[in-house]
Amino acid sequence: MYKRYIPPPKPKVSRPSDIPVRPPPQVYHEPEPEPEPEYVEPAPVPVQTSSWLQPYARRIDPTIASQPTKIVFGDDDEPPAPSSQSSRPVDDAPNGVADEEKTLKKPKSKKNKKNRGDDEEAEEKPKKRRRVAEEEEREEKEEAAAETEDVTMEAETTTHEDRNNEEQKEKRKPKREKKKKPKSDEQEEDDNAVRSRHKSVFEKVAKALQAQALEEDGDKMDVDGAEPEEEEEPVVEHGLEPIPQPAPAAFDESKLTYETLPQWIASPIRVTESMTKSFEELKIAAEPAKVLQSKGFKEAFAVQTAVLPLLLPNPDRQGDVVVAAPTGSGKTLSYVLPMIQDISYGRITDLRALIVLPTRDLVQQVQQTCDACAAAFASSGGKRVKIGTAVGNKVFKEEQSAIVEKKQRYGAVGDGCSKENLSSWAASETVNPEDYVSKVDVLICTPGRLVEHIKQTPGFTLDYVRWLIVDEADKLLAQDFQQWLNLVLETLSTEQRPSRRVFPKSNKKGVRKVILSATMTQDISMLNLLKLSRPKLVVLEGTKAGDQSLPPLLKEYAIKVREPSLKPLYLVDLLQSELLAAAAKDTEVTEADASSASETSDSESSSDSDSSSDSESDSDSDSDSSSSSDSDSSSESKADEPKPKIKSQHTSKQRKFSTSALIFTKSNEAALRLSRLLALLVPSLAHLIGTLTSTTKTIRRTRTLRAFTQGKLRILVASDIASRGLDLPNLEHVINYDLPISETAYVHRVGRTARAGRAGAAWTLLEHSEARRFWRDFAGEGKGASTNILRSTPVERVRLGHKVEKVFDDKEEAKEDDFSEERVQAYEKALEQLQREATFSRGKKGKKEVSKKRA
Ligand SMILES: Nc1ncnc2c1ncn2[C@@H]1O[C@H](COP(=O)(O)OP(=O)(O)OP(=O)(O)O)[C@@H](O)[C@H]1O
Repeated sequence: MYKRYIPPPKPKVSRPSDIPVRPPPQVYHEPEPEPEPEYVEPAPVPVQTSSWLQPYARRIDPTIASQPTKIVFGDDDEPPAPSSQSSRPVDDAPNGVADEEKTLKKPKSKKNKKNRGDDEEAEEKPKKRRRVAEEEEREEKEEAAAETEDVTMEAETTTHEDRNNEEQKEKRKPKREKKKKPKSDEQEEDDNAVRSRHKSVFEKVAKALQAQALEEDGDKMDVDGAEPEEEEEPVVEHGLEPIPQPAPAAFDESKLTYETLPQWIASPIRVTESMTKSFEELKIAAEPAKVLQSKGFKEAFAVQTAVLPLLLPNPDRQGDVVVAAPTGSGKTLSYVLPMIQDISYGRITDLRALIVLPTRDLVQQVQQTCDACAAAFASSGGKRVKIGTAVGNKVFKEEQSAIVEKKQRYGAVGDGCSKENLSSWAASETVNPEDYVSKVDVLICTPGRLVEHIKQTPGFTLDYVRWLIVDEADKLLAQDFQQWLNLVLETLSTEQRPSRRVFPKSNKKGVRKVILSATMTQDISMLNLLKLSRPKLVVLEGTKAGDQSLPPLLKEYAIKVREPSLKPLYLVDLLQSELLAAAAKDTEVTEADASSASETSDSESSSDSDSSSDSESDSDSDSDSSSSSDSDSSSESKADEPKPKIKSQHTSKQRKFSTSALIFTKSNEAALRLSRLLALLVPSLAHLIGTLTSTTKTIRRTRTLRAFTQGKLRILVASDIASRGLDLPNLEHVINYDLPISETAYVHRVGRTARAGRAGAAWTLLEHSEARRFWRDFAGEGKGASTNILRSTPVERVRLGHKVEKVFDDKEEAKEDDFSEERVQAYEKALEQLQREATFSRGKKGKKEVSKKRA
């Protein structure tokens, strides 16, 4: 234990310590036999009166003061030096006492003068007297000036001043008296008077010092000049514990507020999951609502409940709508329903709505929803809204004629009416848009194809368009195919005939824009590109701008892959695991279904009518165009290549694989290879496996998706082409065989399951090098975790064995995988087979090209 010295609190610095107190003048008394004069016990003097005051204190020491003194005026007879310290008040006096010094020194010079003799003085002329008088006057003035120097000087100062004045007077008095009369009894009386005055001065000084001592609270000075006694300081005992430190400044963890965002983003309309209403309540006519119910849309989902009132005719001033809601929450119906209702009020067919989507598959999917709604409103006496698509899976001219036709003209002369049809418009040199009519009210398209029609299709006009829907908007805005947005907005901004865009039952003029995504961008500059008018943002309750919510009933699992070279075996184990099966509905697939599905997936003819101009806009970042030819050929080869015999393990109608899974890979090639490898590794599953890549021909993709929806296929191996928007209602599992490239991609991939209020599971196979990124960026766990993904339950770690088990720590997870030697050998054989097929395919393709060139 150490005793730590803690200094006493610093005494308050008071004026008297700064401002010198004039010591009493040097007065020497005649030795007197009388009893010693009374004196007042001086009060203890504070330390701050310090060194220059000490001599003064000594002077008021009764032992000194009472000593008989003698006033001697003469050079020879020097008065006894009071002490060596007696001169210190002058020498050591702090600044500002110069005047006082003069005052103190002056008596000495006067004394010298006096030593010259009274006779000499008497002979001096009256002039000299005047000079003396003037000098005295000047001295008095100086003293007065010194007095005014500090008006705040307290009583003791005043006391000193008084005393000095008196002393000065006294000094002068005897001088004058001496001049007038010689020393006598009177002088003694005077001396007594002086003594008594001194006594009173002492008293005053003592009182002043006492007052000062009280003021300075305990600091005492010995009247003998000894060091003041220090009070014993309190000793605080400390151990070796660290000296208390000030608390560190709190780190500002407050997140950026969105004050800088526009009001419509900062204060969105919030939707809760439970916020559902019947369609009638939302002012959808009873008849179409009934039809919708019959098609499975019993009531409006939460997002529809929020969005429909904003888009249906409304007495308020209506603006554009931006929707950021999770995957599978029903965004499509939220815009299709009001749009179709609005258009069904009209009679003439004009292009009234454009729906822009990133992929062909989505175009077809949205078309189905539009058709359902169109039928519903037609049934209630409205116009049958005509739906068209433009995706590039048809020959461009065919697509043109499906969208636009030339008006029928009836000639006044001749053989009745002469009908010009669209086949002739291409030939005409000058095109008058008024000569053409739209064959569709709604065009659902990919952006690339839309641009082609705007630029190349005569009579294709956006003059009547009142609805512009941009679904999967973040993707479409990020990848501005052929500057589609600029072109479309420019074309739409033509206000030559604004009456064409009048909404029959709405107070909204111009084009209404509806922008949707599950991962809506918060990039204001992107959103500004859309030139929105009085927009409103709809988001899920509890989320804020930038959040990406997962479906509430989605469960997520992560599986560690300790041996990446055997990763396909992990996938096989997962597909055959009990947990996967348990999560699935116990559906049966008949032998007949299986064989027809097998046909669909493997032996589609290559005579699909994909045109060379098939310019699909989806540009998966993962699609590997350089390798796609290989992949394609590998895929195509399946029809021709003698297939290795797949041992069928299913002997009855019961299939082993009773669930459904969508497996995502990082590229088209990876998807094709994995699909084939799975078939080789687990021949019993081969007929249930389909493949979906951006290089797969459109018709084949459509068939594959249909087969999957019908349950004929149970496993889809896909690139990210299938990650956005695809609605596969019976999909129970999503498997990330390869880690997605971004948070957003993860949200869209896993969002293919657990849709429309159903349950679903997402599995991610994690190689060692990927684990950190996954946990940090996607799962939001561990060091530096940062994710915008909002989920209802955290991601679970699981281990693959005969059954999938939950693991709670890494040690448990690190148990050896028991891939038997036999399995590993089978896997190697499958890889060899795959290699042979790829070589064969490349050879075949090469021959084809050569024969093409020759031809
Ligand atoms: N009111 C409803 N009642 C029943 N089912 C509905 C309703 N609305 C939508 N659905 C169904 O919910 C599923 C998901 O809808 P939709 O495809 O519109 O979701 P989404 O929000 O667009 O998803 P994503 O962001 O993935 O594109 C579809 O199968 C759709 O038929």
